[in-house]
Amino acid sequence: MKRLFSPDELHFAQAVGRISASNHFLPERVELEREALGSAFTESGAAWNEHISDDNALTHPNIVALLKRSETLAENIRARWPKDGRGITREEMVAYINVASFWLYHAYALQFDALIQESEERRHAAARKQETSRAETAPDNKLTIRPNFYGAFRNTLEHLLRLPGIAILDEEPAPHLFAYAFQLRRAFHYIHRALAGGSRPMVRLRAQIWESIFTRDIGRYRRALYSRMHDYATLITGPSGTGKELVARAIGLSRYIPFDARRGEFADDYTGAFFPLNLSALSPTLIESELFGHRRGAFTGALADRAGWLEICPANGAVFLDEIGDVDTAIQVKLLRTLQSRAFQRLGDTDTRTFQGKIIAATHRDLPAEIRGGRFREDFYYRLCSDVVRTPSLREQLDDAPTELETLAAHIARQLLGDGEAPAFARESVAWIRKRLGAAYAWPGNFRELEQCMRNLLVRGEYHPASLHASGGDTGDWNALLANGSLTAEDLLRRYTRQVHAQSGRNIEETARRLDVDRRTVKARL
Ligand SMILES: Nc1ncnc2c1ncn2[C@@H]1O[C@H](COP(=O)(O)OP(=O)(O)OP(=O)(O)O)[C@@H](O)[C@H]1O
Repeated sequence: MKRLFSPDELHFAQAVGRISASNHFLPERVELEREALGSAFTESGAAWNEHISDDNALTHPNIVALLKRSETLAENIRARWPKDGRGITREEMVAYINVASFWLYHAYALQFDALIQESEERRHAAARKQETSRAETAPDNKLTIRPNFYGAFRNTLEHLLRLPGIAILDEEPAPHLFAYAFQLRRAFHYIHRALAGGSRPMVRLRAQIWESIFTRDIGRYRRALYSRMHDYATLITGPSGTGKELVARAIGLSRYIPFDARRGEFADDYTGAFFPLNLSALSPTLIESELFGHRRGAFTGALADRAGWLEICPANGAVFLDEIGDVDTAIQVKLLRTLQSRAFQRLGDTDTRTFQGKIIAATHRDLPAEIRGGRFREDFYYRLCSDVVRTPSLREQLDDAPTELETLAAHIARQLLGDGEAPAFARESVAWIRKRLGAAYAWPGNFRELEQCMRNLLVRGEYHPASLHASGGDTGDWNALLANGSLTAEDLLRRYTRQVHAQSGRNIEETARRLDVDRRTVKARL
């Protein structure tokens, strides 16, 4: 019998399948594109940077070429498809499904992008309006789509995949594939847009984020794991100012959200389903109240019943516990229980409630060392660390690729000044940094410090780092720093607090006592 695919076509379709199954943020992805396109592949730039440095990856020549070939091939195979569906091998069937879904996904990508944009705009508008306190129950937070969007998607899907012998639409119905396509698009958007930098450590970070969302095996994820990922807490570690919150957002905003075809809406507007809480900025009672909620009268100031984030967060949402390494062990115990049984109570209440979402936690602390020092519970750590993502320091990035300074400065300059003025200011800033701080400067405050440095340069034309030595940390020569008058009063207080903290066995209470301030002030200065 005549085969459905020519050898060349089969090779192309299988390579496209490998592209879809790959981690899109790893260099291998580009190698797979090369394999699929052969001589039609366009070389441009560093392999691992190609897609992520492109403002709109959909117009990249390799993607355009892949899409054109996929569309033509899918239509040709469809035309050749036997009426009774007999005689097609499993290999051919899988190859056809791969090439057809690759084309389908990209054909609707721009409409999904528009939906992301709309949702973002709605969130900003709502945030402006609602600067006040939050609602007591989850707000009606659905994401409705334009009526003909899903219909058109489903029709194309049916046209391509409802063929004799193919059962994928029975196993994975159209609303699920629609929800999955939207999730893919969001993951691209938030991983690609939010995080600047193309050094190998940053490439690894993006690939790790992708894996946190879709796991190592995206096919298995799409078939089975998509509805179970809330059981996997994610722990983000890395030095201060390295974008841990951006990573948490990318993971939290890229969760799978079921689509209800009858109502034409997603179960949640994902932008309203991410709940960040900075644990180092709040007292233990406030942390508990924010997380678990409280009953009226549970503590002074609890004037009315209130739901906490764990209660409000929907199944497809995420609660982000920033600075988890700073939280009291009593709260660690409560959180551990919530993670294990998903049950918790509001403060002062006996009713048991259920947490349905995902926990993402972050810390700049070395948690194993905190465990050894008795400040962090081991059982809690093991519950948190099923998925660990590490953000690289700015120094690590610059050591890998010194020209990253230009890339990151350009990113910050665009944020500070818009496109027009940005290139010139980025060049000025890089020149100033190289001359005055030196290429080996440690950047102890990481990306945040680079941002700060450029803001200072923009306003004052100069920047005085808090630590004027290349090694970072607090080992600098106090006398020299004091003598040349380069520390601000705030720098001085912070450095002194850190010194006393180190001398007090890193005990916050003891530091507060010696400095005669309260523990929150100590935490803030640390
Ligand atoms: N790779 C990056 N690309 C773009 N912006 C970044 C990047 N890394 C950090 N930033 C920016 O740096 C600042 C600090 O980032 P963020 O608050 O996420 O850091 P963090 O690691 O959570 O710090 P901390 O441990 O102090 O909470 C933010 O303004 C963030 O937007």
